[in-house]
Amino acid sequence: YNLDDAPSHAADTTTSYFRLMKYKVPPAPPAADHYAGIGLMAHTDKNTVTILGQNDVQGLEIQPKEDNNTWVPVVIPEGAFVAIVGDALKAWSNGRLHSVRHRVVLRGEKERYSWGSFLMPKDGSRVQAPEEFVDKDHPPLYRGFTYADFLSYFVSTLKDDALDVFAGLPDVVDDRDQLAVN
Ligand SMILES: O=C(O)CCC(=O)C(=O)O
Ligand SMILES: [Fe+2]
Repeated sequence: YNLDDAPSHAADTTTSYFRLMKYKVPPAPPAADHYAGIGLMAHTDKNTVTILGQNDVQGLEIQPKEDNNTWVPVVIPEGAFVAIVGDALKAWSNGRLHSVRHRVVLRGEKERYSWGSFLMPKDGSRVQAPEEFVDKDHPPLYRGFTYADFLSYFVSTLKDDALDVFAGLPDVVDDRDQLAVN
């Protein structure tokens, strides 16, 4: 995208935290109740990028764009990691990068451990698509916002579509309404 100074800008404005997660084995018999195997409910990450690794127990699933009935397992090879785009990066890229909905489902007999490095904009940084990402084929989707404000909005509402409601420009909000009606 010809954003020469983007990497150094990102380094100046990004912070991260690291989290280790433990998922218990679902009660036996596995998946007796519909939710028994859900380790982590469906969500999009709110930050910019999440880098995930795990032990040898799979469980991550993603939802194809615009298909909220299908879940596709993500098989992470041993020693590999997965990068997940979050809502802040989706907004910054003017929707060119998609923040995929994902969840964790446990099916086996073994505990799952995962670790994640959660990259996010530093306190007070603004999330605003650079003009290189906006043109007549890519009209602006989100207003600029302060990441901390978006996060507070999300934490106070826990809305699944927090980004669209909080920062979506009218076209995005109209599309959302239409989807809800259809
Ligand atoms: O444990 C995983 O694989 C996913 C964790 C996750 O999606 C999250 O913490 O946001
Ligand atoms: Fe996540």
